Amino acid sequence: MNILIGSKNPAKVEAVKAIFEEAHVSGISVPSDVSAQPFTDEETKQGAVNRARRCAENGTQIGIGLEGGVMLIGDTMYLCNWGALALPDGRIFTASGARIPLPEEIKTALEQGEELGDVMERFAHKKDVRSNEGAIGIFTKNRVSRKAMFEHVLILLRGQLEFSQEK
Ligand SMILES: O=P(O)(O)OP(=O)(O)OP(=O)(O)OC[C@H]1O[C@@H](n2cnc3c(O)ncnc32)[C@H](O)[C@@H]1O
Ligand SMILES: [Mg+2]
Repeated sequence: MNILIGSKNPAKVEAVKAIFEEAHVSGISVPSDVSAQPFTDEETKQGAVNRARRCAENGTQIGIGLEGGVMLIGDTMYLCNWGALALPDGRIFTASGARIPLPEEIKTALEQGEELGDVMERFAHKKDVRSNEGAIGIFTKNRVSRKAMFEHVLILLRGQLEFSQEK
């Protein structure tokens, strides 16, 4: 089985390798065609779908897109993450990840136009949080890493694919 994942971020590529352990997995940079910092569920999901479709058009058996964003429930800003699995015949499966609220100061920085990845580096005094534990890792004391959160999204995608193949 060949899989293309539309990112070179190790937190994403390693999650795909963990859930599709028997597959040959490669990461390629593809545009998400949404903003660098998505602000709604719709936009975050669309970014995942766009990345997955781009990959599926590249001569692979399975294309995967994983996208991170934020969304508001009332005044509270939540982390949100979406995954999409696209097949070359056009079929698509989607799933979202766990969400937790973000501190007010992170929300303010994002509303001023900063990207979460950059804000987290400053907040945690660490480089490249986005490729490692992620915001979800920082705010859960590493009980859930960004890779583990994406692994759960990928299990949801793989399960739906397998269910569809049974029918
Ligand atoms: O190379 P790509 O695949 O684009 O990986 P990325 O880290 O930029 O991830 P996304 O584009 O999916 O995320 C959109 C934005 O949200 C940031 N982001 C999302 N989740 C994050 C997390 O858990 N920790 C840190 N930054 C995160 C990310 O840095 C971007 O600014
Ligand atoms: Mg990005």
